[in-house]
Amino acid sequence: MVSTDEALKALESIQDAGSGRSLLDLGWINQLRLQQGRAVFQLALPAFAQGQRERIVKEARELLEQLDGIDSVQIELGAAPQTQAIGAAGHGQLQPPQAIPGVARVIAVSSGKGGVGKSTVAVNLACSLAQQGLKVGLLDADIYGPNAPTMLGVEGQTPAVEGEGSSQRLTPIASCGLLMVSMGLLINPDQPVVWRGPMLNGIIRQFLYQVNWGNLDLLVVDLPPGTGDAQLSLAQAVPMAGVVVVTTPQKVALQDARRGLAMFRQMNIAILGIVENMSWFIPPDQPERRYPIFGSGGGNSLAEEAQVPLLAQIPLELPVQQGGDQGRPISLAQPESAAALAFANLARQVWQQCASN
Ligand SMILES: Nc1ncnc2c1ncn2[C@@H]1O[C@H](COP(=O)(O)OP(=O)(O)OP(=O)(O)O)[C@@H](O)[C@H]1O
Repeated sequence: MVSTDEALKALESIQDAGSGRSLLDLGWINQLRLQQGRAVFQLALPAFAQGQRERIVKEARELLEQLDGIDSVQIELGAAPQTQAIGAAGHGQLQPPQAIPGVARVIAVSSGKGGVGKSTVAVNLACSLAQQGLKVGLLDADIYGPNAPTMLGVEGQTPAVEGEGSSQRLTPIASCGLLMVSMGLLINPDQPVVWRGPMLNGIIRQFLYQVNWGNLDLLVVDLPPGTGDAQLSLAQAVPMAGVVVVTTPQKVALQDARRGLAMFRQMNIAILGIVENMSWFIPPDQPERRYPIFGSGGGNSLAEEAQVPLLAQIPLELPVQQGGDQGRPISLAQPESAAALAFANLARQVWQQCASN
């Protein structure tokens, strides 16, 4: 018959997917005891790790049931009261949107389609707002392509966790004049993308409320592309000052953007306006030339049709992409470039609208 110490040792290999640390070291597995062929322990996951519960339970069962004398495993839930309240709403029971203490306004950046430059817009918008003197946070909730850590040069950094057990809170990472938290800093990059959707729905609220954002004028949320559960979860969780919809001038992108606009309208979320990205190509050696390689006029006609402002047309410029890849957004790296000036103008309009609401 195995001893309690041996059973604990068996559980040592279960790790938090984000930090790679053992759950025993993190104090998430507690009070293991053996009772007549049954192993019982308490699993107390912090809010941001709730999405890992299923995998952890499975691993723990498999590890313990292999041991001599253990026929069954009973797992007691050690969830935080706050986590339970928030989690309950995450599973379909609506509760009224709840402001984030210290965060004055939340806006989202959304796109109907992937690859149109939504994250580039979210990151540069956030940087420009910060450059204009505002306290800004960026929540990268794009679980399918969490690019903000790369774009802000903080790839590989893990947000510190403060507090114990149920009151654990993430400390956002400071970079480029703003505070940021990204799914990309917490998920295992090797994890199959199909597992991430269900994870996101359960934890988006925790990302909003269980991060030490401090006092922010504005929290910018980079949503996953499309019209899925993430948008719904966010809209139901927090009162939103509005959403910026990013598109390219291409017909296919515009069609998807139209669907996104309709969804936000249905959810009664204010549409701050449309950003047309990659409006024209500016060759590096001919900064005065404009080549509308994805067509032209699309953003404008969509804005007219939806009766919302066309907030910006961002040129396709090599330095935008280079800034993203090198962790120094163009708004900071080349503030006088055409794209950076367009982002700065976008930031002014967004703030004007938010501040007047
Ligand atoms: N205006 C631009 N000029 C040059 N490159 C750009 C521009 N906008 C975006 N890019 C580049 O296009 C690529 C896709 O951009 P980004 O990751 O922002 O798109 P996305 O819509 O967030 O994609 P996904 O939703 O799939 O994550 C990146 O390499 C980015 O650097």
